[in-house]
Formats: sequence, C-alpha cells, structure tokens
Amino acid sequence: MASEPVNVNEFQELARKILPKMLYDFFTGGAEDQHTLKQNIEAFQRIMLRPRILLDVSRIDMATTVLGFKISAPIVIAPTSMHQLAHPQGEVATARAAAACNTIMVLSFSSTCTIEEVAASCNAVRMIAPKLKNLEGLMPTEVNFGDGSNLEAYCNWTMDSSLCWKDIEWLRSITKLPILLKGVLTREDARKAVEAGIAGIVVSNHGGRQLDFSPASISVVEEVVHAVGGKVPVLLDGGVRRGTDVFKALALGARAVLGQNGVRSVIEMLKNELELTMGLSGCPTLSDITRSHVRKQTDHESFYSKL
Ligand SMILES: Cc1cc2nc3c(=O)[nH]c(=O)nc-3n(C[C@H](O)[C@H](O)[C@H](O)COP(=O)(O)O)c2cc1C
Repeated sequence: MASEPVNVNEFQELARKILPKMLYDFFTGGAEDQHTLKQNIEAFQRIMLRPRILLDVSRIDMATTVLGFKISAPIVIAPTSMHQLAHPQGEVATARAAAACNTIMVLSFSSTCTIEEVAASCNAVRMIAPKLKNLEGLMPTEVNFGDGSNLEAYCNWTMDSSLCWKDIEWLRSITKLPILLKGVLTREDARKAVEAGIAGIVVSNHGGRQLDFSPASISVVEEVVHAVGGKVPVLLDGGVRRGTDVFKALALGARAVLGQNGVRSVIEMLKNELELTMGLSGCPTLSDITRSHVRKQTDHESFYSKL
C-alpha cells in the first residue's frame, strides 16, 4: 500500500506494517480463539442493504443527539486503553480528534493519561470520567473546563468484574451525570439496566477481547433495542469498519456506534461513507433509516454466498 489509507481496513493494514508485532497484536487481538472478534465483522457482512430510489437526497443530515449532546454524526469514540509503549499520550491524541470532529469520547479507566491531560488538550470540555488508577474503585470525577464544550467523556467501568448491579445505585448517588452501561448483550440485562436507572446502553463484547463465543454485537442489537423499548438510547460497538456498518446498526435500532478510532481522518472516513450510504439508500436524515432498509441473510443464503 504505497499511498495514504482510504478506509479503516487500510489503516489496520498500515498499522500491521509499521508497528512491532507485540503492539499490533495488543491492538487487534481478541480472546482465546478470536471467534467473537471475527464474528463482529462477519455478522455485519451477513446484513444486506435495501436501498430505496427516487427520493430527494440532495442534502444529507447526519447530526444527532446522544445523551443530550448534539454531535455531527452518530459516531462516538470508544474507550481504548492505549499501550504505554505505543502511544503514551494516546488518549490526548484521541481527545483532540474527538473535539475536532465534534463527537463524544468515552474514556477508559485504564487510560495511560490523566483526565486533566486529556481535557487540557481539547480546550473547553466538560467530562465525567473515573479517577484513573484509583485503587478504591471508580470514582466519577466531574471536570469543568469552561463553556463551549463539545466533548463529554463518560465513566467506563464494566471492565471491572468486582462491580455488580447494586453499584449502579451507588454510582448514581454520587453523580448527577448520565451513566452508560457497556457490555450488554442480552434482553435480560438490558431490562435490568433500564430498571437500575442507566442513561444509555452500549451493546458490546469489548471488541471480542473478553469472553470468546459471546455473540457479535450487531447480531443482538435488535434484541436489546426491543427490550429497552425506547426508554434509553442504545449504542453499539464491535466490528464497525465502514459507513455501511454504521447504517446497518442504525437501521437495527442503535442511536449511534462507537469505534476505537484514534485519528481524525478515520472518523471522517466513516462519516463520509455513512453520508454516501444514506444518499444511495434514499435516506436524507438519520430518522429516515429504518428496519426496512436492511435484510439479514438466512443461514442458507450465507452458506451459498461462500461457495
Ligand atoms: C487496544 C484496545 C484497548 C481497549 N481498552 C478498553 C478499555 O480499557 N475499556 C473498555 O471498556 N473497552 C476497551 N476496549 C474495547 C473498546 O472500547 C471497544 O469495545 C471495542 O474496541 C469495539 O470493537 P472494535 O475494536 O471491533 O471496534 C479496548 C479495545 C482495544 C482495541
């Protein structure tokens, strides 16, 4: 690949060429046999679009609101603990990209940077994030950096296995800010999350990095969306590599997607691809994207398409 990457997959290929193998494996690897990691991508490929024609798509509007924040496109940055060796200031770079693209960034509690470092890099931001490396657990910290905020980081705590449902009550008692629950994959947990007063759900298997053979996020998003019944927004991450993937997730009921994208051009690529997909599918706004715009391939069709 001689020239600049033109899509997210090419970025990954570039990373493979320039990063030491250990770091490349850290960023791209999954749990055990990496079945879930592969499924996150393959499950998207089993969904076909149902484009509509002769509709006015001369102006495409991708703006949306997530947890009260207006963002330019339904793409949010997922929590990604950077490897100290790969990019000691990785979150700072990501926060800059988030601010430049007017989107939300979710901080990882195992971040290598402090909240203040991240916040300082994006001028005026207001955020809630766990106090990093706090041995007593995750204490959400609100930091106010003036007005004009266009970046909000939320507490990311599902990776900590010592937490349980009743801790949500405690978390809610110590902050007025909305709490997102990441890692929901079943209707049972989706209902519990709503009952517990969660402000939003992220359907996620943590990029296939935790429990192998947990389902692909896109394959369970509809189940979660139905269980939640519109009470809170449902976001999704895992395997989102193309604007068509964003479109598919929205058609199945997600409000926005998260990607572990660290640089501005990657976010812009996804936005451009989504804009093109919306135009070619006859959807001038996000609310025009409905379930009727996608079709899940049957097992039978998937089998024959591989022959
Ligand atoms: C290098 C790396 C570090 C990650 N660190 C965290 C983390 O600290 N906390 C967390 O909740 N998720 C973490 N994740 C998972 C992401 O937030 C996200 O769920 C996942 O990457 C989405 O899947 P995708 O990689 O297929 O887009 C990490 C992912 C990667 C690739």
